[in-house]
Formats: sequence, C-alpha cells, structure tokens
Amino acid sequence: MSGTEGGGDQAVAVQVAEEIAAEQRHVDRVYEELAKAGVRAGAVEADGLARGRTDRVGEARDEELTGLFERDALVLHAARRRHALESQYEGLVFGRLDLDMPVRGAPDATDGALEREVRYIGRLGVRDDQYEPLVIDWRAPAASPFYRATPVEPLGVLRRRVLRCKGADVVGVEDDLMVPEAPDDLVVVGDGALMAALTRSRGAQMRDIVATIQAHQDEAIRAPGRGVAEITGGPGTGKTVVALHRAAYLLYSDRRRYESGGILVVGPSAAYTAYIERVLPSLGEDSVALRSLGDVVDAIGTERLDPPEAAAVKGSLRIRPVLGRLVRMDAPDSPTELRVFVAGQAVRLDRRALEQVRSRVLRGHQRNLGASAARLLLAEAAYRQSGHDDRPLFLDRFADSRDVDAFMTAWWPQLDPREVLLWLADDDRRREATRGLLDERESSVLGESLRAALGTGTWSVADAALVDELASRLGGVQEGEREERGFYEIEELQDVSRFGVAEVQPAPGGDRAERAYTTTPQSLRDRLLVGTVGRPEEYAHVLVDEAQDLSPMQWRMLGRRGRRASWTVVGDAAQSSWPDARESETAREEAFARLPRHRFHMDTNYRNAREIFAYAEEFVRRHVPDADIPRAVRETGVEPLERPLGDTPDAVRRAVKTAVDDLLEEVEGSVAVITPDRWAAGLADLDGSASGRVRVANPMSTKGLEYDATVLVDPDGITAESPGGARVTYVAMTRAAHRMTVLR
Ligand SMILES: Nc1ncnc2c1ncn2[C@@H]1O[C@H](COP(=O)(O)OP(=O)(O)OP(=O)(O)O)[C@@H](O)[C@H]1O
Repeated sequence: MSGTEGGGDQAVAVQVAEEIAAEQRHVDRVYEELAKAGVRAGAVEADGLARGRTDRVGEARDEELTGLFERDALVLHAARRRHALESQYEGLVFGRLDLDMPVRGAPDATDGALEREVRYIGRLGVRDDQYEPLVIDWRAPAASPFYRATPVEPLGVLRRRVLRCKGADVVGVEDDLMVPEAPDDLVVVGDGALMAALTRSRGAQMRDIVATIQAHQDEAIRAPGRGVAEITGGPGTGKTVVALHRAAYLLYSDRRRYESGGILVVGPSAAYTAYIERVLPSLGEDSVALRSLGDVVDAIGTERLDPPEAAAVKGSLRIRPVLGRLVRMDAPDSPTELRVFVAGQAVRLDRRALEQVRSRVLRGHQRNLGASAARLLLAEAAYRQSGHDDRPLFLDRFADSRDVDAFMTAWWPQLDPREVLLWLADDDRRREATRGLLDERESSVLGESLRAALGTGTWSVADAALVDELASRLGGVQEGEREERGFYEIEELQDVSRFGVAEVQPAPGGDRAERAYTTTPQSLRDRLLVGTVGRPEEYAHVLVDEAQDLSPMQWRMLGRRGRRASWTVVGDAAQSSWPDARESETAREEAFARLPRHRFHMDTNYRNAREIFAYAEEFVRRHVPDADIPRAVRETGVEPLERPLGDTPDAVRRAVKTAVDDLLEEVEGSVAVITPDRWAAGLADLDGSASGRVRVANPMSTKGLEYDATVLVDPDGITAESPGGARVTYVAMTRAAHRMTVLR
C-alpha cells in the first residue's frame, strides 16, 4: 500500500472504506440515470443503433458526444434487455481518472493554468439530464488516457483508479499513481489492478479485460480499421482477448460500417467459440458472428477431424486441380450420346461432340450456371450435323424439344458441391481425378477419408473448405432447374424416402398454410446432404484466431468471406500444427490482397505463472529454437510437479486421479487433464467430475483455452502422435494459469 503515511492497518481500512463509499455514490447516480434513460429510450430504441458514428481522434466536440451518449444509453437499454449485462467482476463502471488538464478557453495553454478533471470510464457511455457525462465509453477518445498513461508519459493523469464492482456494488478500488507525489487530496490505495486480475481463478469462459488493458495492447485494439492488423506473440500474451476488444472497438468507431457489414470471428474449434463467446456481450456487443473452422460453410457444421495425413492432403493447394477435374467430370449415370428427332431429322451427337460442348461452356461459365449456354451450343452442333436447310426453324424446334429437355436434365444436372466431393469415394473417379496430381498413397488416403464421411454421416473440418471451393467453381444450384422438391405438397406424399427423408413431422406452431416441417434424414449419405450450401456470406471485418493453424484451403475459404473486408489476424508460429508454413503463407497473402499491414507484437505472458512458463520455455527452446518467447509477469512460488506416468492404463489412471485430486485442493477453478489419444479412453469418465471442474481434453482441442491447473499426461506421447509434434506439446504446456503437474 502506498500514499498513506503512518497509521496502522485499521486507519488504512477506514480510508479504503471511505474511498469505496465515495465511489459508490457516483455509481448509484449512474444506475439512477440509466433507469431514467431506459424509460426515455423505449420509444426511440429502434433507431439507437443507427445513430452515432465516430472515427475522429483527439478531443470530441460536445455536440458530437451528445449523439454518442444518447446512442449508448439506447444501446445499453437494448443490450440489457437481451443479456441483463451480466458482470462477473467489473461492472458497468470500472475506472476513474483524475487529471490535471489545461484550463479550457485559456488564451494560451502554455501559461500553465491547470484544472482538475474527473472522468469515469465504463463499458458504455451514460449522461445525465443536462448531458453531463457520468461515464465515458472505454472506446471513446476521452477514455484512452486510462490505458495509455504511464509514469513516464502521464498524459495529464494523476491517478488511475480501477473500481471493482459486483453488480451495482463497489467492492474494491485499486490505484496507480502516474506522478511522483500524490496531491494531498488524492488518496492512493491497492496493489495495482492488473496483478489482482491475474491472480484470480479462471472460470469456464474467458472474461473481458476492459479494466486492465495495458498500453501496448491498447495500441492494437485501437489500430486503424482498414487493412490487416496482425497480432503476434507467444502463449498467454493476450492476443485473443485483445483481438476481441478490437472487434468491440471497431463496432464503436464505425458502427454503420461494421454492424451492417458484419464482423466474423473464426477460431479453431467449438470449444474455443464456447470459451470466448461471453467476452463481446460483456462489452455490450452481440452482433458478431462467432464460428469455428468447421462451421464457416453453411450446411456443413462439424467438429470431426481427419487423421493428420488426410488433413494434410485436403488442406494443401495441390488439391485444387483435383477439384478442377471433378467439376469437369460427367455426373454419375450421365448419357454418353444425344439421340433425338428434331424438325423431322434424326440427330446423333457422340461422346466427343458432347465433351467439346462442355469444355467450351466451362471456359466461360460456372457449371451450374451453364445449362442454357450448353443447350445453345448443342443446338448448333446438332444443326451442323443434321444438314437441315432451315437453321432458324431447326434451332427453334431444338429449343422446344421435350426430348432435349429430358436429355439436359440427365446430362447437365444441377450439382451440389457436396455430392461432387463424394465422387472421390468412388475408386475409379478418384483415380481419374488425382492421376498425375497426387501420389498413390495420398490419393488413397483421400478416398478413405470420403468413405469415412459416408460411413459416419459427418463431414470433417477439412471437407468444409473443399465444399466451399467446389461451390465457388460450380456456382450456386439453380433452384428452378432442380427437380421440384417443395415440401408444400408433402402431406399428400405417400413415399418421401426418395427425397432422402425417413420421417416428416409438422413443426410446432404456425398456421396450416405456412406450416414448416422437420424431417429426419434417412441414411448416412442423406445426412451429409441436409440443407443447402449457399453463396458465402461476406463480412466487413474478419478476425482469425490461431491463424498459424489454417491450411491454405482454409485461407481461401475465409478469403471468399472477406473479399472487401479489413482483417485482424492473430497467431504464434511456434504453436503451429500445420506442416507446410510457406504454402499457408501464400494462400494467406492472397486473401489479404494488397491491403496495408499494421503489425503488433505482444511480449508479456499474462496467463502462466512464471514457474510454469519457465518449464514450457525450456522445452520449446530445445525443439523450436526460433520460438517467440514472452516474459511471464506473475509468480506463485510453486514449481510444476513431475511425477511418473506408469505404463499400464490402470497405473496411468491412478496417477492422473491422484494428481487431479491434489490440484482440486490447491486451486479454486478448473483443472484440465490433457492427454494423448492413447490414454484418453481410460480417463474419459473423469471429464465433468468434481461438479464440472475437471475437463479431459486432447491437446489440439485446448488451443486458445486456459485452465487454473493442468495435468499434462505423457508429453512425449503427445509429441509423437501430433502432426505438429513438439509445437502441440508446447500448446498443452502453456494452458495452466496457476499449477501444472506433468506425468511422464
Ligand atoms: N491486460 C490484461 N489484464 C488482465 N488479464 C489479461 C490481460 N491481458 C491478457 N490477460 C489474460 O491473459 C490470459 C491469456 O490471454 P489470451 O488467451 O488472449 O492469450 P493468447 O495470446 O491468445 O494465448 P495463446 O496463444 O496461448 O492461446 C487470459 O486469461 C487473459 O484474460
């Protein structure tokens, strides 16, 4: 404790209580105003979000702010209705600045006249009836000294105070002094808010860090919206949490652009999206689309991972020409010649003639959009072959012919990209598609992986990018040309099985005329084809986390969603699990086109206690000499424990159980058992034990996550079985905040 002279603990406690009481009075006023604003806002809530756009820097003019605060109050009202703005530790108001600012309106700021100013900082801005600011949104320019001020460059700040609130109650204050001596009227209490935040136990979900953003993090958060912001740094340096705050900042700074254009946040797994999903709502923002990599493409949605060898083939750019061949192939059961009577004349076009027509059409059209062009070219070819003497008449009859209609349906069907991908499960087609492009082994691994999709009724995460690529080459399925499959007549249907449906149930609700139906897919194959793959939705901003793991094909998939977007890209090469970094880099550059780059490097590890990170550091230096090593800031005085693993499943289980029980005693929150697949089965039942505090996870699925404590099972086994080898083990070693036990 500093700034208090003499006096015992009791005197300090009294002082702290007084400070808390004073802050409580302000917080109470804020909530009162909010309640009033809520009533005022009711009528005009709808246009709240449409108002207010600020991209200015520096001091804002009052009139500008009025619009903003009003909007914020409205937005808050709406947000509260939706989420009741749940606040775990820091509430709506979390900060206070006491500044010495040049007297306003003074003829010359250099005359040294200063006046004291107090600003409260919160998740959203609130004004009173007189439009006096009660709380400033953390993203507003006027709030930036809260994050940027340092004792070296105080920016006018004397004291920065973090308020800890539970709901509407102030429960603590933590101060940082920015000047050598506190002025007499400013009390300074606490040990600093950052350490207090870092020592806390971690919940099941990531929290916002709005009260303790550090200056170098703030630079990345407030970086210009255009172009590509690249955030790099080692484990636990706050890359993810900073990127999420940046998304909230972008929405604030240019709401019109980012709210209507949309922000897409992509992470490695569903566990990751579940882990981060509360951060943005806690900042009052809920208009961001969170997706895992297996869930980016409509109608796919999967978490199943291919074996590493198959994932490597499917993720590489070398698969593109294979897909190119598929798009040109005959559909199964396609006719090999055209025989029709047109205008009294027999016509026959053989396979070669048909192929020529197809090639010409595909040069200028996507396949699903080329049927009309193909029909015109067929007509010309048929006319030439027929020797008919009246060209217009012949072409006219050809256009009207029912037989030609039937032929076209069979020869140029609308192709669902998923069905086309499944052609690779057929050995003959697969060989034809991969000949000279993939080696024997790669080709057969590819075939097996699609048979696995058919065998399980689920796509793999890598398949999503292939379906997306095929969809962009084939063009959207033209509904009019597709066989009618409307469910409006389904009640009359006796046999629905030919639609791939085993059971049809009227969905609850809705009147009869527009009643919807839920259907139970019939076979595993049909399950793969549920829904439709539409055009990719495009976004104004795309934020990619764990970017080092994206395959080149996945970069292309995201590129299609960000053709006009700005980007935030987060990653650490040393944690990469993708084998060919250079190929990935190429695809990534293509996605960013020529956008300007802004690079931010994070070098402080806020997650791992220093003792835990030292253990991981020693490991990674041996295996990845050029790893980006951050500096851990917090000590616990407790070294990671190393214990023997045992060599039978029973012995392993006993060792894990003991380690878990010990850790449950030592930490308050979560304990994860991170294990290679070979021991996973024997440990599965520990998952969810101790009232959900224990998690059993495989190393890949812990990417981006953190726990209070971890039991790292058989690190050598993890290295041996992961395609990313030691890099994946490094990920697993850097998940624990407070304690780690290693069984080897
Ligand atoms: N300024 C801060 N104040 C409080 N906590 C912070 C701060 N910066 C980061 N943290 C905490 O540090 C932890 C690690 O952050 P995060 O997961 O964003 O790191 P990361 O760089 O993405 O890690 P990794 O690459 O290992 O997944 C989180 O618990 C986060 O809340």
